[in-house]
Amino acid sequence: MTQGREESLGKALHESESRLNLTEHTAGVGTWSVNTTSGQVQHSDEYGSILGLQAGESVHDLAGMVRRYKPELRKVIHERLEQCAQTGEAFDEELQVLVPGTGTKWVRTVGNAVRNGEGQILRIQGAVQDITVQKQAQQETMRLAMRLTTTLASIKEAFVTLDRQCCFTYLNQESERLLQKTTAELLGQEIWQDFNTVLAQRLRVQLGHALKTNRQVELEDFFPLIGKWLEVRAYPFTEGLAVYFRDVTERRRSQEHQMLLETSVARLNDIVAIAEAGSGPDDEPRMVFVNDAFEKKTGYNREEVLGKSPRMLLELDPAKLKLLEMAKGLQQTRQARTELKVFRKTGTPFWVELEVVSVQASADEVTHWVAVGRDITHRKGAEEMIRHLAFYDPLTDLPNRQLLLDRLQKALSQSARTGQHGALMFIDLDNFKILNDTLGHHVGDQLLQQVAQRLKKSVRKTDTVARLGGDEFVVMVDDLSTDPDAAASKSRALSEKVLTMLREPFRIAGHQHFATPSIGVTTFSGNQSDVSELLKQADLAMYQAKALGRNTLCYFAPDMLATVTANAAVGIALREGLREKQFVVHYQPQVNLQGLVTGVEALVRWNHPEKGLVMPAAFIPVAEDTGLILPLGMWVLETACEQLVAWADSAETANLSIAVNVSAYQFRHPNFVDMVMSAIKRTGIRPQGLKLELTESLLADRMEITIQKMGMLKDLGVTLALDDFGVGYSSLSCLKRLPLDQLKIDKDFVADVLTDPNDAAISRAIIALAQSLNLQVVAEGVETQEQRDFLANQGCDQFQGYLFAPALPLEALELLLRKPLADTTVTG
Ligand SMILES: Nc1nc2c(ncn2[C@@H]2O[C@H](COP(=O)(O)O[C@H]3[C@@H](O)[C@H](n4cnc5c(=O)[nH]c(N)nc54)O[C@@H]3COP(=O)(O)O)[C@@H](O)[C@H]2O)c(=O)[nH]1
Repeated sequence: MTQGREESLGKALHESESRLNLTEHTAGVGTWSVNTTSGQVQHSDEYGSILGLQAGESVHDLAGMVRRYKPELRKVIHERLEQCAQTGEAFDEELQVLVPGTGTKWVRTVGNAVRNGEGQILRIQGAVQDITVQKQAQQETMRLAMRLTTTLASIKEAFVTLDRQCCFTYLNQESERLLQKTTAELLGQEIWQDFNTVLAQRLRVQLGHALKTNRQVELEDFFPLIGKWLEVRAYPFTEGLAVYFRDVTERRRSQEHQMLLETSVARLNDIVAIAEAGSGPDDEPRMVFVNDAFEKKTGYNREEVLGKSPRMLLELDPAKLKLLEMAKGLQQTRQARTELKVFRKTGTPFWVELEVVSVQASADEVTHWVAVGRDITHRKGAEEMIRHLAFYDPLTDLPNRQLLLDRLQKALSQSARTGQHGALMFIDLDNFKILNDTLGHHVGDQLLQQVAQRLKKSVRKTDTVARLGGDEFVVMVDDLSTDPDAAASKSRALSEKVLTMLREPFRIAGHQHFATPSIGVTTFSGNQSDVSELLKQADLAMYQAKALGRNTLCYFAPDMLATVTANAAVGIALREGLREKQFVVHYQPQVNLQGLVTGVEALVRWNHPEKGLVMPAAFIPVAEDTGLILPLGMWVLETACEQLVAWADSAETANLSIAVNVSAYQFRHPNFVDMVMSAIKRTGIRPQGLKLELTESLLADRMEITIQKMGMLKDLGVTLALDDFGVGYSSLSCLKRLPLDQLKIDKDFVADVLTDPNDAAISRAIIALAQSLNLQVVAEGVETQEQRDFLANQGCDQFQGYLFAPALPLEALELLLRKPLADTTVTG
């Protein structure tokens, strides 16, 4: 070979080596070879560079080559090199080498054998490649993968990944459990594959939307296949979606349950309020829930009460006590019930029956109070009304007998302590029965109400005015004085005030009414008498006032009992007397100026089986009080009519009249006119022969009705006389409006007509009045000739009295009628 050729070959080789070095450097791959015979190693520059050899340094033998690897890996590389050198087995290992100054490097070491034509191994050769960067990346990937795997495994929630077609690409264990399928079964399947059309469509739309907009979506739905409510949250990423599933079945159920409960509670008519225990200011409970009924009944809306103490609805002190009682009950039983007055927003109260249950976190920690209240205002009202009815008179709203006795008992006990005297007034209205029966109960009721008002006005607020029933009232006054005389004079003054006040006319339905009272008074101090005894005393005194002519007051005296007991006995005996027909009529003649008998007055007597003949004064008041005057009066009227019939056949008696007394009670009876008419019709008498003597007290009130009724009687043809004229209420002006025929001068005037100038003047005036009104005048109680003459001189034309004859039994009268009377004509 020429020098030139040699130089040229050397240059070419150098260039070829340079290119190889450049290629190796660019590829990051260094090459090596080991002569299997000599064990000598040759390597490229890049090999040295990869292994961190210093400039000019190189690896010479296999051992030197092996030493470059980390000590724990040297055995591996040595075996691989040996194996390759002996058997020609190629190798490819990724191992770490030690690099001076920089630590370690990952290198991939590959090697294979180079054989000659006979197949003998001449050398082994290979390459190293610096894979530190890839290895680090691979390790980082591995680390991340490991971390991801651990994270996913530790996620309690079900987690899956989906590709962009929404097919499963990953499922964690929890998702396998939740979806009840294995990863193998689901991988590559569309997520909605197993779900029904509606749910599948919903998922398709929602997940598609997430992928399209690259925004997360959340939905909650029922997955029928697994029978659960799942919350689905899908987060888009490049390859698809990361999807979390959460089983919310329990939450949904409790929500539904709660919703059901809330709806039911809200629709309850009962008030429901829940308060958090001790969470408000001052450790007070704080309302955290109220239902619709609460809002409706209290007038507060939720915003106004939530967070506030339930105390805002309660009245202060009494409710506080009740709540304390409840709290005590709650401590023992966890449940308590009470009745409370609750206040609406408007301030008006209503009653609730409240049941409170405590909710406890532990044995001694109450967290909430649940209160259910039922509106019992109606019930309470009814109870109150019943209580009121039990103690108050419904017509006048005054305390009734029971409450009076109760208060009287207290007054007696108090009087025993304080030494103060008190008084009890028993008030009965005179002739109330008549007014009630004749004018109707509505008028009677109004009168009683007005009487109640007047009585209340006449005493202090602390005194008691009670109504015992009917027309009976009781006034109880206490604390009059500790001195008995002063107390007696105060009670008298008060009783007289009441008497005067009740005597004033009452105005009812545009008419004036008189309702005079009879008042019985008794005084008390300490516990000397019991309550019913005191009431009896006042009652007896009242009866005595009635017996004294009514319209007066009377103080209790121990001997009264006998009188009243006697009256009660009279009432019973009267009834029996009527049944047994024990009554008779006596007739007292009435004579004219000529001394001729023109008529008689029928006067009833009681032919008592034991007492003999009893005079009317002893039983007529009792008959009026008991209403027995009606049958008795009718019997007298019918007897008189029958007598007129009997006399009608005889010329001596045919023109006689019979005067019958009509008490106010009888006259005011609604059927009185009918009763008179039927008596006339039944007996067929000449009506003019029947003279009805009406009492002046009839003119005290309801004049119009009285006049109308008298007109009806006049229309029947009967004669009307006004009895006892001058003692009562007649106003002279109204007299001319009455359809009267006769006036009777009361015997009290006649008795003193000669001795008392007043009585004489009154008698004269009555006679003059009668003449001016064209009425006849009858003077009753004429006992002496002088009286008769005086009266005759004044113009009186009829007389009645002992001077002529007393009231006589029929037989005696008829005897008298047959012989001429003594000369009674006026003399001189
Ligand atoms: N509603 C009814 N009342 C009746 C009836 N019968 C009687 N009475 C009422 O009883 C009153 C008393 O009656 P009586 O005891 O019979 O007394 C009468 C005469 O006896 C008495 N009288 C007659 N003359 C004299 C006399 O000269 N002096 C004197 N002191 N008394 C005399 O007067 C009574 C008659 O009075 P009057 O009725 O006012 O005319 C009696 O007043 C009736 O109110 C009855 O059936 N129904």
